[in-house]
This record gives sequence, structure tokens and C-alpha cells, in this order.
Amino acid sequence: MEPVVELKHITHVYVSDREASLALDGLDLQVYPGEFVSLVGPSGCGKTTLLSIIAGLMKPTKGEAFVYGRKVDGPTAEVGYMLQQDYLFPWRTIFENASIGLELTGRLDQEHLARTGALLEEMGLSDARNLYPQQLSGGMRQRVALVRTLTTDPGILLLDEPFSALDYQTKLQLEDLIAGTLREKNKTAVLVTHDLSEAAAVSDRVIVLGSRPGKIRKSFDVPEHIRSARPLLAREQTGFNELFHDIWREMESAGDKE
Ligand SMILES: Nc1ncnc2c1ncn2[C@@H]1O[C@H](COP(=O)(O)OP(=O)(O)OP(=O)(O)O)[C@@H](O)[C@H]1O
Repeated sequence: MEPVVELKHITHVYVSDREASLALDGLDLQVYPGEFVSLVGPSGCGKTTLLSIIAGLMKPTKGEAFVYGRKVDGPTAEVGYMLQQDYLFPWRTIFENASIGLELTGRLDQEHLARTGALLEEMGLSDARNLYPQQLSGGMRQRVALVRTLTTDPGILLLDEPFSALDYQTKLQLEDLIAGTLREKNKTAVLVTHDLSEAAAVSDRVIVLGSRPGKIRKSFDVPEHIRSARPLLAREQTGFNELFHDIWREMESAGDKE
């Protein structure tokens, strides 16, 4: 099977007036169709840099990134990006916020608008479509951000700590909803998170990065019976705690105990 995301020997150096810092050092990664992969690792190990390179927002200093076999040389509609902050515009209604990607790409037609409505409904937001972001809870706002990302139908979703600003219960509910929705739609996802339990519960594969410079230390395949369960139930499966502790130990030796 061909990977949908492929990173070949990616090295990235940030250069400022005073210094140069090596953020990623010769990193290789393949992500396969429909896979849900999490990246965990100590603060500063290059997770966000990696996502920015896949998204085409940043060119690596060395190495090449491919998406669907094509070399990445800028952002494309095939890759959606969801962040910790929802960046909803306070002056636009929920529907107008959700459909902004369509507007920007000139696809504000009946078919796409109907899809936006259907996605809002799937996310339990039908009643909120004419409200404004400030009238919504954090969890609802992140659901709007997901709808906004999905309206343009990207095959690949990059998720940079989308749950980390939420309270615990909302976070668990949203993990379930988002992971379930992405699997159902057969999307490929790369999630950056500091929460090891979240990584183990939502992913097919958890990749631990080490820092200074950022490199892959180890990749953990999540056993079939855990990954086929919804995230909330995955945490109750036999072997989940062992997997969590194995990832934790790897993180500890990566120099961080988050
Ligand atoms: N614009 C920049 N200029 C200089 N150095 C940077 C820049 N952005 C990131 N870095 C450095 O590159 C390294 C990797 O940063 P990056 O944000 O990718 O790590 P991260 O793993 O996502 O961190 P965190 O978990 O804290 O979000 C860090 O040492 C960081 O200080």
C-alpha cells in the first residue's frame, strides 16, 4: 500500500539573528490511507514543525515531504489543519464560520452548503447554526472548527492538540466524536498531543519523538482490540494500561514525564 503522507530524511533548522537550532534531524515517516497516527514527545521536539511541513506551511531545510505521492510545495485542499485554538470569527454566525473554507475556495454552491448543514447536524450543532461563537462552549466551538475543516473534504487531517484546552469530560466526548467521525469517513489523521492516554485511545499507531534534535524514538502499534473500540471504551480494554506504561517509559527516557 502506498503511503498518503511520506517524509524522507526531513531535517529542519530554525535560523535567527543570533543562533541556529536544529528542530528535526533526518526524520522518516510514512502514514497509510485511513490510519490514525499520534505524535507524542517532550515539549520542543518538533511536533508542530512536522505538521507544518506536511501542511506545506513550511519548507524543510533538507529532505522531502510527499502527500498522495506528490511533493509538498505549499498548502493544498487535500490536507486540513485543526488547532488547539478554534480561530472562529466572532462576527460570523456558526454556519458562516463553518463555510468560510468554501467561500475562500470559491465553492459556496448548493451541494457544499448542504454538506456543511449535514456536517453541523452530525456534530450536534444544527440548533446553533445561526448563533455566534461567543454563545458556544469550548467543546461546541471545536466541533465547529472540525466542520469547517471537513467542508472542503480533505483526505488528511492534521490535528495539533485540538482537545487540550477543554475540560476533561468534554475532551473525552470530543475525542470519541472526532475519532469516530474521521474513521467513519475514512480520513487519514495525524494528531499531536501531550496526553498519552488520548494518543493510545484514539490511534492505530503512537510515535514517540525525542528532542534536541527531534527524531523518532519508537513507534507503538495499538493492538486491534483496543483500536477498534471507541476511545472511551478503548481505555477499559485489556492491555491498555500496559500500552500506556510502555509509551510513558519511552517518554521518560526521552527526557520528559508529561
Ligand atoms: N519560529 C521559530 N524560530 C526558532 N525556533 C523555533 C521556531 N519554532 C520552533 N522553534 C524551535 O524548534 C523546536 C521545535 O519546536 P516545535 O514547536 O515544533 O516543537 P513541539 O514539539 O511542537 O513543542 P510543544 O510540544 O511545546 O508544542 C523547539 O526547540 C523550538 O524552540
